[in-house]
Amino acid sequence: MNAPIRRDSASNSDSSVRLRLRTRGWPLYNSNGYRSLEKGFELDEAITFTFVRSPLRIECKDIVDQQDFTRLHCPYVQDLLNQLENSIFEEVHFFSRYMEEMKSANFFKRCLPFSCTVFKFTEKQYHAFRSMSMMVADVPKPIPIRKNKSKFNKVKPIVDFRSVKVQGGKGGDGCISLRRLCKNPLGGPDGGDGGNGGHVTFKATSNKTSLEHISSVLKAEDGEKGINRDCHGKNAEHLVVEVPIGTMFKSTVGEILADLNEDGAVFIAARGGAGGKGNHYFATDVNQAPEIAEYGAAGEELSYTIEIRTIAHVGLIGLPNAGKSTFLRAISRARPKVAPYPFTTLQPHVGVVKYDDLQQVTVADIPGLVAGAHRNRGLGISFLRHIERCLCLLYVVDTSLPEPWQQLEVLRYELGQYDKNLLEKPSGVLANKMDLVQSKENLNELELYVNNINLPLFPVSAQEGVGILPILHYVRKLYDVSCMKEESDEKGE
Ligand SMILES: Nc1nc2c(ncn2[C@@H]2O[C@H](COP(=O)(O)OP(=O)(O)OP(=O)(O)O)[C@@H](O)[C@H]2O)c(=O)[nH]1
Ligand SMILES: [Mg+2]
Repeated sequence: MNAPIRRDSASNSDSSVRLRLRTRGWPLYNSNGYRSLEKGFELDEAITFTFVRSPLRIECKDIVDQQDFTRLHCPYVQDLLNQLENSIFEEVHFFSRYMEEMKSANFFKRCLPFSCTVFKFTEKQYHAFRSMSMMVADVPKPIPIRKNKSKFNKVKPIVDFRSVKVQGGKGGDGCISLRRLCKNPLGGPDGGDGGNGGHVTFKATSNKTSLEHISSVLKAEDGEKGINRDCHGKNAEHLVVEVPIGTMFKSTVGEILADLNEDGAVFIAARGGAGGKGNHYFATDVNQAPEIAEYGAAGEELSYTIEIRTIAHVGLIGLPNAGKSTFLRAISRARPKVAPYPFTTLQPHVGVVKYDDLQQVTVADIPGLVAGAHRNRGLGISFLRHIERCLCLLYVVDTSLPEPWQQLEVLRYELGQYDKNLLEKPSGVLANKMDLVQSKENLNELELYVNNINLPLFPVSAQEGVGILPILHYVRKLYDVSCMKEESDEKGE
């Protein structure tokens, strides 16, 4: 038997994991080492292999017969996560000869935000594992935020709803003019036509993300008047207002009139009036010098409500004070206000999480909901409307409060009462404030409830920035799933 890998006297820290990671091309996680993972777990020759697995699954039974293993399901190990900071994974497999001791050391009670399978293996199998390495697929990793947050005092919430009045430009008036030249005193009518008024148009563009730049009254320019010598007035330029892709225009009665769902799509919201004809237009055989001309027509005047269909890919929902804003600050450069009183956030804030495949996922901090929100308690309806416009949802629960599952129950009840489809959106649960002592006691009962409703649970401390990486990985998964769903919906149409 080969000598087991021994603890390095220099690296006697509890959380040491030897992990060789080849980053170019397909990363190869070849981790063979040992570690003592929890204080008190100090066994000689303790050999623990840690295999990190990314979404491309390679069944372990390909390597060693699975029947030989003892399987345990444990929810969380924070220490390991800290060590593997820059890796993204779905499952961690621990291979140890000393499973019983690890169990008794309470090691598996530590939180891991993904399912974790533990295998016990024999002395003989140990050799097979020693030389084993696992091929895993490259998964997009979130790029850590390096740039400091802006020092600019004003924090901008996202504006996703606007009521606007739009008015097309008035057409220019036609001109009444009779040509009089010294050698031709009855030169006939030469009044030019007025120019057309401009339209008010909205154009979808990827450069915009909110409606904050849209004022409540939008008026296009008027056409110029016609003048003598048959000079026509100039047509006014159209007013083009850029809006984010996915902007919907509704009439005052709530009917959807337009949905700009692709880059460059245009909606003419109010047409400009046509220019009036000058008097030359009215000359006839019997009336060679008409002294009449047209006024320019007035432009259309209409009112719309404008809404963004999707304000963010992921929405953070929770009761007031659950820590939604703190979490958004932890994962992005957004700076929503954080304070220990309810309803600190009254308008949604959006942060951007960037991944190393250049994909950006937006996360919205939605104002807190309270029981009765679907009956507009605590401005609930307007907050629920924001939730409608997120592709997937993350429920944020304050785990330090007694019976934290009740928070989840209230949130899901309110969502269901407002719109049943909201409950169908891909979701996850964040058990926040895990740094507090009470939270550790409450986590188990929350976990039971969350398992019953088939949602993944992520223990996290938004304030300390612990447990963030697995959530960002999950957020990316939710994003990919919802994009695929959208694509298939479009094809179905
Ligand atoms: N100990 C601890 N405190 C936290 C954590 N996350 C948030 N808090 C605190 O909880 C309080 C509320 O946090 P916010 O982020 O403002 O909560 P919110 O959900 O945005 O609240 P509203 O905007 O009012 O809906 C603040 O005092 C935070 O410091 C955490 O992980 N641990
Ligand atoms: Mg807030």
